[in-house]
Amino acid sequence: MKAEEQYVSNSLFTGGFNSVTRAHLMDKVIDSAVSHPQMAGAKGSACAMPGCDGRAMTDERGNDIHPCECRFKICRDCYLDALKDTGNCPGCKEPYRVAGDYDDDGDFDHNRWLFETQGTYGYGNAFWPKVTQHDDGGDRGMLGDGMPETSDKPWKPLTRRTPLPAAIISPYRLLMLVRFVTLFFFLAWRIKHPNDDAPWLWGMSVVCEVWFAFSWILDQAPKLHPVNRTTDLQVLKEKFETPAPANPTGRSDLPGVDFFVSTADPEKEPPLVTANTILSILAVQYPVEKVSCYISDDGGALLTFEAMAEAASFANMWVPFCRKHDIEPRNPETYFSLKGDPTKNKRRSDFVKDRRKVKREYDEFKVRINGLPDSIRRRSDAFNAREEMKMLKHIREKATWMADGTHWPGTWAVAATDHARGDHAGILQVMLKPPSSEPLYGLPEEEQMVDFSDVDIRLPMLVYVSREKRPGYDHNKKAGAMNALVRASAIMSNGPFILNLDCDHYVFNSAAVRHGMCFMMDRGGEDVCYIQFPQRFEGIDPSDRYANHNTVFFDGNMRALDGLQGPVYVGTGCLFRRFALYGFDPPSITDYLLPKRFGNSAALSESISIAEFQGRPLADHPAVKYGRPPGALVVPRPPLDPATVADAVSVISCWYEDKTEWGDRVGWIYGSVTEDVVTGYRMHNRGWHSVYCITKRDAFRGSAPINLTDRLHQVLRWATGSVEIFFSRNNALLATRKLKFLQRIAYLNVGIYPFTSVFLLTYCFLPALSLFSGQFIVQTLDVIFLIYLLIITLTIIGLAILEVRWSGVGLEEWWRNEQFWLISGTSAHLYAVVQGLLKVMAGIEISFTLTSKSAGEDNDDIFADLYIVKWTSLMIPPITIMMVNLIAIAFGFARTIYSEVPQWSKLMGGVFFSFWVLAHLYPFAKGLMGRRGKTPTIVFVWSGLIAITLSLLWISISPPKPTAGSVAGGGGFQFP
Ligand SMILES: O=c1ccn([C@@H]2O[C@H](COP(=O)(O)OP(=O)(O)O[C@H]3O[C@H](CO)[C@@H](O)[C@H](O)[C@H]3O)[C@@H](O)[C@H]2O)c(=O)[nH]1
Ligand SMILES: [Mn+2]
Repeated sequence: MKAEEQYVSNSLFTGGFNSVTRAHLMDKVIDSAVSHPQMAGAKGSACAMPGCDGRAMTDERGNDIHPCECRFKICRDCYLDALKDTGNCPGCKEPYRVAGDYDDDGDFDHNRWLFETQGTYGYGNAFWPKVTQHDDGGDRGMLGDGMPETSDKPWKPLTRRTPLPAAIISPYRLLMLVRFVTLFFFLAWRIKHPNDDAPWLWGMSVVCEVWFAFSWILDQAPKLHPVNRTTDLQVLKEKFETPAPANPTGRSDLPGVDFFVSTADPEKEPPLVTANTILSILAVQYPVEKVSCYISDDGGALLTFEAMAEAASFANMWVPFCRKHDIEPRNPETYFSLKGDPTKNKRRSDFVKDRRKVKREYDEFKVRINGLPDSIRRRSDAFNAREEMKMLKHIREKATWMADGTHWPGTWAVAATDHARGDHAGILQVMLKPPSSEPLYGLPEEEQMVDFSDVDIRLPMLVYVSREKRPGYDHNKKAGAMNALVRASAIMSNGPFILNLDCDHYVFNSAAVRHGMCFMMDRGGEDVCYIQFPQRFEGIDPSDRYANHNTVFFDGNMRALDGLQGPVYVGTGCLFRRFALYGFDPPSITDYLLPKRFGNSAALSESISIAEFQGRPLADHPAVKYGRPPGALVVPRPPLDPATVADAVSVISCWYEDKTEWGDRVGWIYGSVTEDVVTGYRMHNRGWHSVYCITKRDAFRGSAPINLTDRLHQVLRWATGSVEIFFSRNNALLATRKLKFLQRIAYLNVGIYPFTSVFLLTYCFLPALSLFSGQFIVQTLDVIFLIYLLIITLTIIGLAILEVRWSGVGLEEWWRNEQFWLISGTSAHLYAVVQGLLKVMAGIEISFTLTSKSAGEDNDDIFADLYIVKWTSLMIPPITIMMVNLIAIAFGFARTIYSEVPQWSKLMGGVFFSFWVLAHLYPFAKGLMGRRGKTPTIVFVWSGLIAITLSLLWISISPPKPTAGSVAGGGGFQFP
């Protein structure tokens, strides 16, 4: 078994559509030397073959592995040669037992392997307690026999849910009601009082106002029940990691967690960023043997592959260092660039020394990562030249070569058939093999750079996955990538929980998963499909010009949804219950193992019930209907064998999903570029609940686009995704009865909000149209109208202030959000509606424009990106709005000055209205001006001030003349 495990971690597995599953044994993965016993290519003790100076294969403690029963020490190369030559062990000359089955170049008979190894797919045993009928006749579900009596100690909850103080929530609800009623009367008044002089203006405005009122209700209604939640990590420890009768050793009884990271393009998503994310995951505070990390590379890039291997190698030092000194955050890039005193709260005397060494190693690691593109290029050029020489002819295909001198099975720098972005085999490499179940301590300082003699140096399993891609197949973007990982991980580690992160979102709070697990393992946890953590961002300019922080959404809307059926899934920083991802309903005795179509992998099907069982909360309270007994998850996992890995390769092939329900009912849902919202929606629609988990220290942090162009494209993608959802069967109007009413409204709002852009654009042109025509949206001023306006304004202010109280979002952030809403609402959202309509009516597909991630280089000016202006047609509508309104103001002035009867009230109204629009577009204008944009900024501000001053001057020097005949309706005071 040891030799097999070694074989697994030293092999690159490939396979797919028109290629058989192969295991390619690699003697080295990257050029730099690696030493961690869990890592591929790590150094062991000397090979016993005469004339060989290689290192024998070793296990995680550095002990020799003997592939033959005669215990002959042999290195990988000689072993491989022996297999190829005779198949006999060079020591005893007897045939190797298992050897021939995973011959390097032969076809891999994984079906036979699957048949022979009765895999258990995950930790612990699938122990199914009997259903017990209780005296009261009531069905207490899966509560097994032999449950420890807990009556001696009071039962402690893992989480608490606290409603908001009545002093805040009651007036908040009251104001909602007041505004709702007022809006109703206001609109009634508007409809009953048309402007007969300009019915077109009046009509346009009333239609827009009706829509705005409607969209306000959709946005406001789900905010009736916001809640707060807290977790208790101490209780989690007590329940799962403390010796007890059911768990005498006190070994962790927590369920396994599989981390998924997605990356798609090493150009736009710097490998250093991704590597840092991986490092932050490998160092999480969770039982090492229960954590597995999968990286999905949709680019199929050798660069990403090698960067990940480098990260695995550096983890060797980084992870034990984090454990030894309680480092936070466990993303080295962020950690080493933290301002402030690093020694704060650090008590160990060797901290400063260790930190200095690790920092040095990190810098070298960075240099290696930065040098990777060059080194791959140079290596490939050299090998290609050699090949050309050998062939004595010009070879057209330029291969990209791996460190061990073989072809990279993924994308080549110069794309070729079978080696292009959308055309390559599935690739899977176990970069760090599964750790041993017992702690493994490091070496003292004399033998290792840093003293880790009292630190557990084990690392979680790390797997690189690049799913197969072929022309003619729809790969379904990120959702497709995630589903490939769901299947591969089901076979390899089967963590009952899955945490997914985008490559640029890293673990900021190393205890985050433990917080999430509190909800999953608590009473009621069996109905929870996922725990969403808020998205928090770094590297955003202090004024957050383009509302990247999105706090109104993350601290307002999401917290409010938490009080209903749960927050929407936002694509990253989310802990899923694997069983819920499989498209099942929340557990109930009768219908949870309905046949579903998962594809033809037996290993995958078998793993499902195990994941379900292991994901259950602890049955230590009568209210836990579907629990599992304590101590069920303390059994170590079986080692990973080549058959299992080969199986995993087969489920990442591009045809695997044919005639299955993947993407339809199972896994991440296809058909929208915002796969996240639909995926969450489907679960809520089945009756699952989700939970919003805001931790005091941010759980995860990511990067957001800070230049205007990238931001607009991001918003465009989100809005397009929403329109796609609106026109699909996932429209919330078609939801099942299991979706709660207010939750349904929230989802309806998600699908509908881009349509507001049509009305918003219209409304933004109204002030200019008024100024040009001299007509207004109302005809005569009416006290009732003014009262309505006043009430609406006051309720807006009141609601805002109360919302600030319960969400913690500052008022200036509100204003920022409002501004950005006008910018995106008149550009990206509008284009999204058009794109969505084109897709529905003409079948034009929508592409996924990846957001470029900043490499976090420490430039002089960290916000340099902010000033990059790349032209995009998205900028046309807001620019037009600005120009037209500015011109209209000037036009209005001229008109007023030269008219016989100056209508200053109309002018003032028009100017006021225009400035309301322009103030919202101000950050946009600033963004367009770039770094040296001070002058236009000043022009913008001053032209506004001058316009106001002039109009005030005009008013003071020319009092209104009698307007006999000039005012329609006779004598009424004109109000714009
Ligand atoms: O074909 C693809 C396209 C994208 N991705 C990954 O998807 C993630 C999100 O892409 P990004 O360009 O960063 O999008 P954002 O707008 O920043 O992401 C938000 O919006 C997306 C939906 O549009 C969600 O998937 C994300 O989780 C959410 O953070 C990244 O890790 C990509 O590597 C893939 O794996 N394969
Ligand atoms: Mn992103």
